[in-house]
Amino acid sequence: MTTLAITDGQVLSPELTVERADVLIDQDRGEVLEVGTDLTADADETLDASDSLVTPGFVNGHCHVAMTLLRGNADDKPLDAWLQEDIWPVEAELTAETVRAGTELGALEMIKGGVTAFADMYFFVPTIADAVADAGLRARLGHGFISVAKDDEEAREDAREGLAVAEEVDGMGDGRISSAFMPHSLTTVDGEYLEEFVPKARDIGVPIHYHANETTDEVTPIVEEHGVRPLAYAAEKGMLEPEDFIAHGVHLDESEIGLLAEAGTGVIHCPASNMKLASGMAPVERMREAGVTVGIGTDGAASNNDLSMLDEARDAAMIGKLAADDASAVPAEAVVEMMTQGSADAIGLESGRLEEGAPADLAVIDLEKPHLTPRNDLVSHLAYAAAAADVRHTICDGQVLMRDRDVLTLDESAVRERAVEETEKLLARAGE
Ligand SMILES: CSC[C@H]1O[C@@H](n2cnc3c(O)ncnc32)[C@H](O)[C@@H]1O
Ligand SMILES: [Zn+2]
Repeated sequence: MTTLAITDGQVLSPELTVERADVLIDQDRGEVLEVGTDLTADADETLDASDSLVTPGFVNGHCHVAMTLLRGNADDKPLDAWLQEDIWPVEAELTAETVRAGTELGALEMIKGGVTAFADMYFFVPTIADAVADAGLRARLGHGFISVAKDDEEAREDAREGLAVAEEVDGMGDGRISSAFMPHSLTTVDGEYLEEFVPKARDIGVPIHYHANETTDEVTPIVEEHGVRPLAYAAEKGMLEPEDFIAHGVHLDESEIGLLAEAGTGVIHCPASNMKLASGMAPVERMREAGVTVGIGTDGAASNNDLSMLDEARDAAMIGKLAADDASAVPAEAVVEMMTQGSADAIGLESGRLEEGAPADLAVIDLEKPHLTPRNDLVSHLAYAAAAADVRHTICDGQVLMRDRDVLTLDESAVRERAVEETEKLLARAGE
């Protein structure tokens, strides 16, 4: 057994209290052995966390990681126009090389921001899985499939790819990679394909993840065509199980919040994307009051425009208060819970808690910063004041991915260079 002690930090417990402690991890098993005092004597190696806050690694519950290459390419439009006029024409020109470059760039950004796990829906998923495995992150990955604007055979082929990919990547990266079946949304995949392929996903034992109730344009057609709210429709199609999780959940009525709570289906709240695309304000306080598992995600970097979970936490608190018209809604404790345990629970990972037996997924945040001074309340600082650039070390599955801001699993300048080259090639292919 090889052990690492993260020493002298202020450690955030699952109950969101903070105490001075060391964290001893088993690097071979990727597990936390103990949180306590004076654990350095038992360790093969140490990592300094003095003047730092040691937290569970952040869990980005919904992302399209390779979209980092499209950051700043198309801004300031609502969802439908943004996808149809700008994003989808460029995505039609993606190759495995483009997606690898975008994934490495996104992985680099997430490691630098203390993210240790994420859920991702995109194309060329085996390539994403390879890149994630090499970067050392944990992820739940799936192929986003769409049936609209395709003939029946093309749609079926896309759905079959979704299933095949879910089987192929599951367990990669020494078990850090898991998968899901990912229909893009309830309006971009026709009901007949959901009816046929969701049971097949159950047969292979993977959860279902999809965009739902993101804009009113995704609600109205379902109500008009099927006479029920989108999540009642999703339940009819067998897509509201405890292991499933939806992205967004902005336009939910009370009956749908009740369905989510009853089913145990998680919701990944994406506040920055919802604000940027003017999609609306998710009822986060109401969902939490009803007992819905709520996590936080960045969505893709083209609608955010970064992959910082610390930015996202602050956004979630701010918009949560506005949505509830109540300054006490979505307090600091709630967002810290959502960006760690909430996201992990929603996407079906054991991460998100720093305690004995938990996966050794950690972020260490440097507190010696003007904007984190004085240290009145470290949970408040995490929710409202800390930034990605404050993260000192990132550890996933017991492996140190970043030490003193030096990312060890990726060559930062090479990744940035390849991202620029691949973006130029992509945009040229797309005629931009
Ligand atoms: C079919 S793979 C995933 C697909 O989703 C697109 N996408 C990015 N952001 C959003 C969003 O906020 N709502 C819906 N779809 C989104 C992405 O560009 C891919 O095409
Ligand atoms: Zn999305």
